[in-house]
Amino acid sequence: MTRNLLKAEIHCHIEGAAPPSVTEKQARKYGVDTSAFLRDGAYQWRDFSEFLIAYDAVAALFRTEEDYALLTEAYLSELAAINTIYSEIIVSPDHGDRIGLGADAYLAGICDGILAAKEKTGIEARIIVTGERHFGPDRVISAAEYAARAKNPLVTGFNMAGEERMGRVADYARAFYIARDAGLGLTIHAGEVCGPFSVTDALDLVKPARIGHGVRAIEDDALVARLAELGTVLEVCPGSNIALGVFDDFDSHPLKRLKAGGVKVCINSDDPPFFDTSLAREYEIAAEVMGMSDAEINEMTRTALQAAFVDDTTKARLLQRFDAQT
Ligand SMILES: Nc1ncnc2[nH]cnc12
Ligand SMILES: [Zn+2]
Repeated sequence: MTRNLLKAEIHCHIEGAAPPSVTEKQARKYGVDTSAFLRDGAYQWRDFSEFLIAYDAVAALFRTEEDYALLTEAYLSELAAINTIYSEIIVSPDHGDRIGLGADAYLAGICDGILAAKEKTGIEARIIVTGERHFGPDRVISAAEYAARAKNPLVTGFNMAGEERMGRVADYARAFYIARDAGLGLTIHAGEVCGPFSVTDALDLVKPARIGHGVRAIEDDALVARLAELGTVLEVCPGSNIALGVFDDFDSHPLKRLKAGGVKVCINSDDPPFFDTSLAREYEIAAEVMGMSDAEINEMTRTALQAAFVDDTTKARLLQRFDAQT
């Protein structure tokens, strides 16, 4: 039973956290037919490509600063209610531009949601700006430039999500150099849909502190050893991996094997309602399905806090609070 454990999450896409009921409400508000991607209260997709299409369709229904403020506040409040003390949400200002809201208003709405949730629940949260790989290197570089010049104290990291099979990391590397120069923490989706080469590319070219997923590194023992040696943190999202067919079931999921191999891992929900999950469920799966002890789960939460893209004072405060209760 993980209900009472303190929790942290460092990998969740904000639009991917939109509950179907909220998306339906947004669709009614804007007069949009959702039948292609939302039926019977559930998001509809059959594979990774269709998932990305459904994701973008859902995202297109959040159109105002207030839409984003409410979505963010609701998600963070849900996390706080299950004893989550820290959250990083992945956002795409480029998406704000695409829907005509504008990147600044998009980000302002998300910041409002973070501040409102913090005031009501005490949850600490930060923002990771992401580039979407399937929109090409120029857009990813623009996202990094935007994150760098935003100088927003809540924006503390840079990521690249989207279609991992498009291009190679080298095509996008410049975006990460821009983000690193601006003092942002780096993480990148790799080793989710593509195999170990994708993780190797990320380590060689981006040198990120963290990798989103990275789970297919398990196919290469030397790469597992390299991740352990470097101390690179894998933001593992087991429910997402099973839903997307990266692994057949939780028994064959490599979370425990990566951890046993010395790799730093933590658990996350990615896009919870798309994958019929939640952060609470991911913790329960670790305990009840994968058989991990409270001590092992707490170790992963501590890893997430230690790897957080947050200032030293806040991190020390979070760790102190966490250690006092474990
Ligand atoms: N799991 C995932 N992989 C890549 N891009 C994403 N965008 C939202 N969720 C994603
Ligand atoms: Zn993700």
